[in-house]
Amino acid sequence: MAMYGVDIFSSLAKQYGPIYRFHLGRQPLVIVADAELCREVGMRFKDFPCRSLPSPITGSPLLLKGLFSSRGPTWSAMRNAVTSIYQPTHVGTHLPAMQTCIETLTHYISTTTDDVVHFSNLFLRMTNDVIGKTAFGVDFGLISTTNSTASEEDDDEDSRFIKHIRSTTSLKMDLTASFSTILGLLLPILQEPFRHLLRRIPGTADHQIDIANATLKETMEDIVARRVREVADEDRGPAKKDFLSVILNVREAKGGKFKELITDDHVSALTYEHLLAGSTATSFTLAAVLYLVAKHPEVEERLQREIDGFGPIDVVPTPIELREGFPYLDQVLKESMRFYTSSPLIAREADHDVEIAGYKLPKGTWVWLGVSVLHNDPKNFPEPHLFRPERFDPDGDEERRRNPYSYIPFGIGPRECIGQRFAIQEIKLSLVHLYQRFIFRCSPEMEDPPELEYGMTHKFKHGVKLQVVKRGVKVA
Ligand code: HEM
Repeated sequence: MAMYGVDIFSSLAKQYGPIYRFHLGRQPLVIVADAELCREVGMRFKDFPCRSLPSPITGSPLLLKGLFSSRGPTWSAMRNAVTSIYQPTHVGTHLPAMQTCIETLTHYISTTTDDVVHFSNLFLRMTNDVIGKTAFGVDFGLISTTNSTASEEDDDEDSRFIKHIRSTTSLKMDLTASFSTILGLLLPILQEPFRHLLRRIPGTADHQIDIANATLKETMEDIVARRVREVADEDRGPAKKDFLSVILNVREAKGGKFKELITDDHVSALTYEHLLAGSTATSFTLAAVLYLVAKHPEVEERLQREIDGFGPIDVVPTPIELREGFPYLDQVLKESMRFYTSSPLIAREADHDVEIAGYKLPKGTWVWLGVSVLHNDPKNFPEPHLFRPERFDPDGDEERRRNPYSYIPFGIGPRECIGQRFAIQEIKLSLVHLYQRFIFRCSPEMEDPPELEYGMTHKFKHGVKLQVVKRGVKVA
């Protein structure tokens, strides 16, 4: 797999062992590449280093990270409130909205005249639509307005929205990133003055991000304003329980204690960041599964047998059936997230002086967990370069022998992903629906293996482009 950021960490890990310390400018940084050490850091550290990533809405560090941070007075209230809406019982209530979006996507695939379907693009639209409906009560309609698989180049409102998501997640850790972002990593004090200067200079990444931010800020502000009005109206009726309502309720709760801390700008920024968190990794994972299964006929055959055995194609699985009724699909999904890990690096920051593996880390040290290094460690995943879903068979030796902390696609500890149940439900629902109706083949346009690009998360540099073959309608 071509993973340049991760390759560097893998070779550092090989050379220096499971813990490697150095300085990035004046910033102490430690890279950890061992399951037990990752568990220790993940469980003990609550903070993220977030200085270098400006929020598109406020220009300040990403707020989701900041607001959930143990240093902010709102941490427990905010994260606990948001976590409550992603519990299994509540996640199940989102299934109909997810189903509507996957049906719209299926309609598009069935009727398109294009020979090749750009699935990375389509899934990004679909996952944004799902978050819009379930977290903000808004229908972005990104899937229903898709008119071409090549729409990346279109400049309509919708694709600008999608382009923004793409450009934000492409804040690269190389020299093509916005200069002020790179500077923020090395000399945080100079970041803001430079950003102010660069955003006025056409052609710079800072300038382009600035233009896109203006449109996006407006969209997010509209969503928040509408929801604020609806939440006020709900005083007279049953309260909605979606992400935005929960945030607004925390702000209003307890005699308005949080009102000054959580400004409208903060809410808009949180809204946008939630959109990013909920859409990019999910769409990347969906595209990864389609590609990997298309490349492995024996996996495709077994998966289709399991899905066909579920029943007639017009019966939508319930949340419980999705959780318990597709054991092989579970294995395929886990192996796909190991093979193509969406977040190959998880970042933490020491909020006090700590000792890890005998090393004293001063307060403020950044600690990066090398997740992809763990996921490719032959000790826990023999022949890691092979796509082999059976390695996750709960009755298999490999699964039983494995260190449980060697596989952490959703992170670990008090800051692990809050949306993992939601994501797994959405992904499994989509895959059952798609494999009931289609098989997928790699198009000649697609490189093999696909090139990965590492920004805030992994993405397929040129997208996953597949040919779609309709299956005969089966009567079970
Ligand atoms: C396959 C899909 C997904 C993957 C692989 C994924 C992965 C991750 C990872 C690795 C983290 C960082 C965890 C850590 O630092 O330990 C994270 C954080 C987060 N994820 Fe996800 N995620 C996915 C889907 C979602 C969805 C659908 C949502 C929302 C509906 C979501 C919301 C969040 C939020 C809000 C955070 C920040 C938590 C915090 O700062 O405390 N994610 N995710």
